[in-house]
Amino acid sequence: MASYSKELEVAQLAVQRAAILTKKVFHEKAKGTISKDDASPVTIGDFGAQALIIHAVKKNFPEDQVVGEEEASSLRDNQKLRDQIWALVNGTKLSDSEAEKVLGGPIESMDAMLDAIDAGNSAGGNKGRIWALDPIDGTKGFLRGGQYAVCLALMVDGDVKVGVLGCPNLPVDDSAPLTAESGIDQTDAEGKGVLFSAVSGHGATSRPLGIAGLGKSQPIQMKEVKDLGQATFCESVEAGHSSHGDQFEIANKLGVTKPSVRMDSQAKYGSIARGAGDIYLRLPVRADYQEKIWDHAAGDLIVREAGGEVTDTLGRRLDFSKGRTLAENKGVVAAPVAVHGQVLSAVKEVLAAKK
Ligand SMILES: Nc1ncnc2c1ncn2[C@@H]1O[C@H](COP(=O)(O)O)[C@@H](OP(=O)(O)O)[C@H]1O
Ligand SMILES: [Mg+2]
Ligand SMILES: [Mg+2]
Ligand SMILES: [Mg+2]
Repeated sequence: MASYSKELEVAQLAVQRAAILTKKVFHEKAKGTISKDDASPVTIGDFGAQALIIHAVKKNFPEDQVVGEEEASSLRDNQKLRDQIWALVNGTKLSDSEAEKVLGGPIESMDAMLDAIDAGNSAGGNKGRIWALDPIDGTKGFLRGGQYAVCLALMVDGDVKVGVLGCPNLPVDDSAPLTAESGIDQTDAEGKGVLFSAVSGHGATSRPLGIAGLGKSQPIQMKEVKDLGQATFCESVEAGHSSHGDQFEIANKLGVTKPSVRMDSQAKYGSIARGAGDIYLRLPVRADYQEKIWDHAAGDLIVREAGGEVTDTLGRRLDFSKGRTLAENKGVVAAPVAVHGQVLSAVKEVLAAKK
C-alpha cells in the first residue's frame, strides 16, 4: 500500500505554515471579513491560507489539481483587501529553513498569490490526483473566537489517501476530554494547537502544531464505547449547519445523558478520532444542501484510520468522487465501528418519524 510520505510531509508542513497566518489573524480584531454570494463570511485569513497551501502543493506536485473553497475574484477589484492579504502572506514562513524549503519557498508576487488562490478551481471528480482544501473551516467559529481548522486532503481517483487537519485552538493533549467549554471562548490560544494526520491503510496520528519543522507524532485511536449512555457526542455550533433538534432526539434515543459538545469545524472529527469525544452527528437542516468535499475529506479519513466508521444518514460511505460536493450523500454520522450501526439505526428512526 502506497505510503504517500512526500505528500504527507508537504501537506503537514503546508497546513502548519498556513496556521501561523490564521493565528495571526485570529488575534487581530480586524479580520477583513467580507460576505460571499451565499452570505457566508470569508476573511483575509481564509484567502491567505489558501494561497500559501496551494503554492506549496503546486511547487511540489505541478500536475495535481486542487478543489479549494475560496477564489480571488473579489480581491482582484479590492486593492485594500488584496494588499492586506499580501502583507500577511509575504510575512509568513516556518522558522525552520529546511522545512520552508520543502514548501518551495515564498510566493513570488501579489499576482502569483492571486493565481495561487484561483488554482483551487478544479471541478473534482473520480480521476487522477486532486487535493481538497478548506483554508479555514469554521470561519464563523474563527470570527467568534471558537474552534476552527485548516484542512487539506489528497484524493486519488476519488478516494481520500492523505488527510491533514490543523486545529490551532484544540489542546495538544490527546487525552484531554471534551467539555461544554471545548468549543467556545478559545481566545487565549497560546500554547494550544494540534495537527492530525492520516494516510489510507497506515493509521492516524497527532502531533503538536508548531511553527518550525514537524513535531513528534503519536498514533491516535477512537475510544471504545462500552456504554452509549456515557458517550460524548459532538455537533456544530451553528444551528444553520446541522439540525440540533434531530441530533438531540437521536442522542435521547441512544440513552446519551451528557449534553452535546458544540464545536465549529472539522475539529469535531479530530476530537472523536483521538477519543476525546465519541460520536459526531451532522443531520441536514435543508433537504437540498450538498455538503462540500473540503468540509469532510481530511476528517473522514482521520476518523476511519483511527477505528471509526463514517457514513451519511442513509448509511452510505461519503463519496468524494462526485465533484466539489458530496452530491450523493445526506448528512454525516461518525462513530466507532463497534457502535456505528446502533447510532445509525437511531438516526434512521428519528428521520423516519418525521416523514
Ligand atoms: N446549510 C448548511 N448545512 C451544512 N453545512 C453548511 C451549511 N452552510 C454552510 N455549511 C458549511 O459548514 C461549514 C462549517 O461547519 P461547522 O458547522 O461544522 O463548523 C462551513 O465551512 P466554512 O466555515 O469553511 O465555510 C460551510 O461550508
Ligand atoms: Mg466558507
Ligand atoms: Mg468548511
Ligand atoms: Mg472554509
